[in-house]
Amino acid sequence: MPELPNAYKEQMRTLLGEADYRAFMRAYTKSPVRGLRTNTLKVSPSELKEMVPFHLKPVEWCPAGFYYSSKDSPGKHPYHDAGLYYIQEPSAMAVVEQLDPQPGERVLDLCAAPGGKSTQIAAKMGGQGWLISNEIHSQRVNVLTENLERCGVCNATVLNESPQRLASRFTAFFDRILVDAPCSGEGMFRKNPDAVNEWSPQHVLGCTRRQREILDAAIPMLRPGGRLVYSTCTFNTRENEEIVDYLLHTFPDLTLQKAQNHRHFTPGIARETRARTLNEHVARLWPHQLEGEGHFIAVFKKQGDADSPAKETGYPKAALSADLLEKWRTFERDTLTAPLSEKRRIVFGSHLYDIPPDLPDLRGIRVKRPGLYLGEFKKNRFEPSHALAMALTKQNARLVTFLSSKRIGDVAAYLRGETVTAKSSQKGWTLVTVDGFPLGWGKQVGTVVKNHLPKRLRRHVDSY
Ligand SMILES: C[S@@+](CC[C@H](N)C(=O)[O-])C[C@H]1O[C@@H](n2cnc3c(N)ncnc32)[C@H](O)[C@@H]1O
Repeated sequence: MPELPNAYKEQMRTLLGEADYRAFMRAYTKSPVRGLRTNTLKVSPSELKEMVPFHLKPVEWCPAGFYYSSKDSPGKHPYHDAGLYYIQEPSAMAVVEQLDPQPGERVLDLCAAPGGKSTQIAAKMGGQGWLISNEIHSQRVNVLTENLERCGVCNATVLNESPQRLASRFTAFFDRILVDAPCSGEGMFRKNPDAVNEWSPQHVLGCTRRQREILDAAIPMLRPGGRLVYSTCTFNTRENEEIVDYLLHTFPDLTLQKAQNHRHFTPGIARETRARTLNEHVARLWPHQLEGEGHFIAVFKKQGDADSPAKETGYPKAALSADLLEKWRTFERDTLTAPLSEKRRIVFGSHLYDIPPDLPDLRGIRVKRPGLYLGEFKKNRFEPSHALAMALTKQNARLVTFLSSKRIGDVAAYLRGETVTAKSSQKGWTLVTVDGFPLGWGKQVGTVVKNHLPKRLRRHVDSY
């Protein structure tokens, strides 16, 4: 790790006091802990624990979370390609537990890439309701999309917008909003040493300005009675307690809620005496006090109680021509055991999507995915997407190619993009699975399964 800046060390010494500061600095001599979170859209935590060859230990504040050992390589295992878990820093898992999203709600994740928290929100929503995952950076939004698709999320819209433009479209619209803000990253120095080089007092000030701008846009999008969680991965009081204070003064209809399960965490450290309640309500996660990196979480409720606004129907209803509908139906009949549940199916160019029933008009907004990407119409046929494969289960497909994680050769061949061999002779799209969990599509002729794993996802596997 690079040398910590003196100004940073001084700041931490003042903040913590001498004894605590020494314990805090000792944490930098230890390796960061590692975590993965079960994707409960696909498997339960106890099932996952039985299945994987890793050394797992539960994360106290997240029922789906586990620590794994430095000897394990979960990123290399095909269960990662199959979206059975998301590799996530254990402290970061606490944030969505506080947001507590429910099936059927409208949830906005405003700063979402690479998708750790969005995939956690989606798992808690269980495919019901509507998640908007937004990421302002055009490169990072691609990683976000890939992660949502790998995890089989079927009820998310992915946007690539500024918070301000979203605010101009969605007023008092969301039941829950997460602002996992860009920050100075002090809490991640141990895990992400690059953040050390970026750090300076000026950078911290720049972050606070941006955090206020993001929150100014976020609050009007929350419905009365709705919940907003603000989180950072920094220790800096300017980006944490002072931002909470700013919000409470600027938006009188916001009240601060006590973080749930507070016993696992530590209170805030604002200095003013009037900040006592604030300190008792927010949660700090310190690397010298728990097994995880640094985080800060504040939970707000907007006063009042109103349902989110009536459903809008921004998109035209009959968006599929008879010809395209027939191609889709043919695919569905030939490939799936039963038609997919009737959502709203719309076409953008030659691409077919399932969109939430109340998706408002998003014209003028940069949309990366309006909903679940089903696939593309080609000349005389419909070609299913990887996202669709990942959102299905083995029960949904007429043809399934079963690969076993115990036979690394077969799985490695599929992940490298090679053909694999099926047990019996068939013809058509086949869902290629590892231990019954989808990895992607194959197209079978006889016993030969041609590989349809997208090129960008192909990789070499020598061990796991
Ligand atoms: C802490 S990261 C989010 C991590 C993510 N929630 C997760 O769990 O994987 C903050 C994100 O905010 C984005 N961001 C940067 N500037 C922003 C702005 N002005 N408005 C909204 N988001 C911004 C960054 O690109 C970054 O992806």
